[in-house]
Formats: sequence, C-alpha cells, structure tokens
Amino acid sequence: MLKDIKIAIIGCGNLGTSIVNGLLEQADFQPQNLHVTKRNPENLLYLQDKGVRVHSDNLIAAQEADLVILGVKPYNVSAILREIKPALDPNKQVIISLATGITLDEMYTVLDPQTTVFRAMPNIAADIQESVTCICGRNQSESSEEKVKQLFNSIGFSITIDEGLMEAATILGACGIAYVLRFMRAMIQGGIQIGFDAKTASKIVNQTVKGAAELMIQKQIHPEEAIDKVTTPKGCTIVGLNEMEHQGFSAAMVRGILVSFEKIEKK
Ligand SMILES: NC(=O)C1=CN([C@@H]2O[C@H](COP(=O)(O)OP(=O)(O)OC[C@H]3O[C@@H](n4cnc5c(N)ncnc54)[C@H](O)[C@@H]3O)[C@@H](O)[C@H]2O)C=CC1
Ligand SMILES: O=C(O)[C@@H]1CCC=N1
Repeated sequence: MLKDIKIAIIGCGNLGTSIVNGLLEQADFQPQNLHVTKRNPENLLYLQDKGVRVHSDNLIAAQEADLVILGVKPYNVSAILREIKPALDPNKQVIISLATGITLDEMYTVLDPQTTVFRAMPNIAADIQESVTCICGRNQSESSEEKVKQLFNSIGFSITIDEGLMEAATILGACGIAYVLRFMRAMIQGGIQIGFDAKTASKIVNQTVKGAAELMIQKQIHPEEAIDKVTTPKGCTIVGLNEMEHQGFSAAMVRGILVSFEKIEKK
C-alpha cells in the first residue's frame, strides 16, 4: 500500500515537485512519510503545511526512507550517492534515479553491489497523475519492484523497459511533453491569427489535443486511421495537412527527436 511506503526525494526541483504534487492528491498517501530535500529549501516550505518533511539533510532523508528518489541533475548524482551511502542498507533502501543518461553501472561505482537500484523516467504530468514512467532496475526483488511500480502507477502509469532504451524513453516521454506543448503553442498562435483571442484559442486547442490523445488511448488505433476520418476529399483539412508536410512538419519532429537523443548519447 502506498500509505506504508516511506519516500525521500533528494533534490526536489521541477520534476520532484511534480511528483510530490501528484502524490499529495492520493487519498492513501501519508505526507509525513515523505521527505523532500533541496540545498536551499525555502521555496518548498509551503509543503510543510501539508505534512511533508522539508529540509536540506540528505542523509536523514535517505536514512528514513524505503524508496530514495534522486531528483538532482545528472552531474550531481555521484556526489549525492557518496553523501548518502553511510545511511544506506542494501536490505532496506531502494534507490531510484531520475537522472538523464546516468547508467546503473555508473551508480554502482559508488554503491554497494547488493543495493537495489532503479532508473525511472517520468514526466511533469506526474503533477496531475498523468505521467508515463519508464523504469528499469537491477538486484530487485518482486516486492521492491512492486513498491516502485506502485509509486509511479499512482502518478500515472509505468512501463518496465530494458536499460538500453532508457535514453530513448527520456526523449519520447520526458522531453516529449515539451514537444507536444510547443505544438500546442503553435496551434494557439494559428488560432489567434484566424480570429480567436488567446484564451479561447487555448481552450479549443487544449480540449482538441486531449480529445485526440483519449481517442488514441481508448480506441488503440494508429493516428492516420483517425486522420482519414477528418480529411474530406478536396476539403480544408487535407490542404492544411499537406501544406504542413511541405513545410517539414513531420520531418522537423523526427529531426528534433534525433537531435535530442544524440545530445544524451554524447554526454
Ligand atoms: N524536468 C523534467 O521534466 C525531467 C527531468 N529529468 C531529470 O530529473 C532530474 C531533475 O531535473 P529537474 O527537476 O528539471 O532539475 P531541477 O534543477 O529543477 O532540480 C534539481 C534540484 O536538486 C537540488 N539540488 C542540487 N544539489 C543538491 C544537493 N546536494 N542536495 C539536495 N538538493 C540538491 C537543486 O536545488 C534543485 O532543486 C535531472 O537529472 C533530469 O535529467 C528527467 C525527466 C524529466
Ligand atoms: O532536458 C533535459 O535534459 C531533461 C531530461 C528530460 C527532460 N528534461
């Protein structure tokens, strides 16, 4: 049960805060079971009113937790692992790193080889329990994996993947939300140019994107199958879509994904 799991989020920044917000909405989540840390935790102090333990002592947070989530930037992971290592018992804590591009092998250069370590890649929709989180782990027992999945399923849903796909998962799921948001911004800009005020254009675009996503999720079809239902022959949709392709829409998306991917691979 989520209510029995003690969690530490070490380095609670943008992603960490989204996870906290998602967890706090769970009826069976006990805020007093959650430690969040940051070097200067002032802007997290509001979480104390909700029962969360907010401070900057990574060692204490790690000591009391079952699941220790590392929300720091990739270049801080090794130093944090060295700092909390004295508090870690391989039979107790499970480490979960959110850091982009830091492999399990790299973490084991600091950690006891018996430690259970996961990499997890959620996105900021954790805030409203709509994240997809790709996870992979090493040394996990059935119960430790169960706990990790329970955590990430509570803020959306999780998919277990091979570690070799973790960088691809980062691009498609974690960066992916930014790509979709940029697409939405462009659509809103177009909407304003054809007559709507920004607020109304946003409302229409938000619901249109939500409807498209739900349609794919619920009907489990390929997008093009649904597109075929919209494109009236000689109509206005197909001319717009074809113009977008002439301007490089799909190519730009694929190229962007590749360049983002190459950036992680080059680290
Ligand atoms: N922002 C996102 O949407 C996603 C981020 N990630 C990964 O998650 C990690 C965090 O990303 P963000 O939340 O965007 O970064 P962020 O910079 O907002 O958060 C990192 C936090 O760690 C804190 N920190 C730094 N050193 C610390 C220390 N010694 N002790 C305690 N706290 C310390 C910082 O004060 C900051 O609040 C990164 O490794 C990133 O690659 C992964 C998926 C999505
Ligand atoms: O931009 C980044 O590097 C991180 C990884 C995924 C989302 N933000």
